[in-house]
Formats: sequence, C-alpha cells, structure tokens
Amino acid sequence: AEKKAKDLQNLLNQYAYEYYVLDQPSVPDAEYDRLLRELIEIEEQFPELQTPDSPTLRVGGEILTMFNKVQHAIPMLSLGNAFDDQDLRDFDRRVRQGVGDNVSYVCELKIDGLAVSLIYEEGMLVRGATRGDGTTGEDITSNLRTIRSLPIRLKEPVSLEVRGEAFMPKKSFEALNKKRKDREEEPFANPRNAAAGSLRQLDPKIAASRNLDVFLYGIANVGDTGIRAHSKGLDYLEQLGFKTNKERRKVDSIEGVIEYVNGWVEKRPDLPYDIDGIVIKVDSLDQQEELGTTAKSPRWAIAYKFPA
Ligand SMILES: COc1nc2nc(N)nc(N)c2nc1C
Repeated sequence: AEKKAKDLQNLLNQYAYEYYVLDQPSVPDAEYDRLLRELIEIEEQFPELQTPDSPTLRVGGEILTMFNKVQHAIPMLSLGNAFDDQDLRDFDRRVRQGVGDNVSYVCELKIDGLAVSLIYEEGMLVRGATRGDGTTGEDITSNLRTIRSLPIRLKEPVSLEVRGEAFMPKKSFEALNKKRKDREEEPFANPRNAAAGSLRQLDPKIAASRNLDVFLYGIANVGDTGIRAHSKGLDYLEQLGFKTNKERRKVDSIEGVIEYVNGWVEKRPDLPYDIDGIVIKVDSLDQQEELGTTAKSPRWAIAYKFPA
C-alpha cells in the first residue's frame, strides 16, 4: 500500500500540475477523479501514508478559530500609479536619470485579485499570508493550500519567499454568483471581492470550493538565487513549478511599454480574469537596487491603471 500511495500521490500531483499550471491536461477528469478516489481510500485505511503534499489535502482541513498575524520580513510594498502615456514617459525619464539610458522593462498584467506572500522551506510550502498593511499580514496558509495551481512541494528543494496575486477567474465568479442568487444570498460585486471573501473564510473547505487561482510575479529574497534579471526570476519560478502569467513581455524602451499597454486596453475583455492595469518593472536587478524604494513603493516599478 505504501508504494501504491506514493505512486498515486506523485501521479495525481503531476496530472494536477499539467491541468492547473500548464493548462495542458494529459488525462480526462474522470481518470483523475478515479485515481484520487483510490488514493483517498488508501489514506483513510493507512493515515500515516498521507504526505503533506498529498492531493487529498487540497479540499481543506480543519476549521480555524482565527487567522494569526504574521510579519513580512521583507515589506510588501505598493505601486505608484500612472494614468496616461505622459505619466509613463515621466517614469521612464526618472529611471534613466537614475541608471542611464540602457534600460529594459518587463510589462506584466496587473491581476485584479489579492496580493499574497508564500514561504517555502526546502521546497515545501510552510506559510501563506495576505499583504495586510505591507508589514503585518494574516496567515491564510490553510486557504492558499487549496488553490490547485499553487505547488505544495516545489520541483527543487529550495527555500525562498515568492509573491503573487490570488484571484477568481471570471467563469468561477459568474458560477458562484449564480449559485448565491439561487440560494437568495447576496452576490459578490466583482471577482476581486469574491476572491478576498473566499480567502477570509476560516473554513478552508469554502476556499477549496471557490476555484481560486494564483499568478506568481516575484521573488522576495531574490539575492540568494544569484538571479540578476526580473525576467529570469520569472522563468526560474516556472522551473520550480509555479504558475506565472504568460502575457508578460520584456521591452527595450518606453515606446515598447506604451505599445504593450495600449494593446491590452482593447484585449482586456477577452481575458478569463479581471485585470486593473499593467505593471512595468525595470528588468535589471542591479538597476532596481540602484533606484531603490521610497517608504511605500519601488522607484523601479509603476502600475499603469486602466480607467475604472
Ligand atoms: C514589485 O511589486 C509588485 N509587483 C507586481 N507585479 C504584478 N504583476 N502585479 C502586481 N500587483 C504587483 N504588485 C507589486 C507590489
């Protein structure tokens, strides 16, 4: 039974990775469900065989009485805003005054969800938290564990902290609100509120039922990895098994940024999730360090906000 359980855990985690992270399932849902039921039976019979990263744990554990407060060793900053092309050109001028004209930017979709911090030790998820006020957040590990696209065990046994945005896809939002209306419950105003409401539940089974998703967008303690470009950091996150947003693009001028931004103003409604803007970051980590941060925000990044 031990080998059977191990094989099933690994196989099901691989299937879930292909389905939720790569969006390229290799087996039909019925096959996944059949194998999962088999594993549930084995683990019920031999509880000691249930590993911390067993797929049977994705449905949520015991109900918490409260969320513990946690401190962010590295503050989770907020982003300065840009509202038009001129703001973007001003940002670019400030950057080039600081680090010279040889600058590349990474453009990323700004997902309209909830910023989260995830700490892994030797490849295992040990803590997930909300941003809170940037210094103090809430420990919502039990809820974040239920997000199928978030790895419990990384592909390499590394220790690091990553940041990203947890969100509810539009389709899940519409289905959830339909169910709430049928039950005469108050519908959620938008997917962001629905995601926040789901992650604030003390019962992880509720979060597990809400089809939440997450895109990781940065490494907090990147110094330890030896990576020197943000774009390489995102590639590294993918190698570790994280889900990153594939629409990102590295450009070599603010003109390239403006072209990318204007392109997404049109294409925004076609996305399967809400975005409220575009985040633009200096790609070189050396240049990021040279520019530094204010008390609130990095000088090397800006959020272009779409008109509400
Ligand atoms: C570097 O700091 C940040 N980077 C980000 N990147 C993306 N894609 N989306 C965000 N919401 C975001 N937020 C912050 C504070």
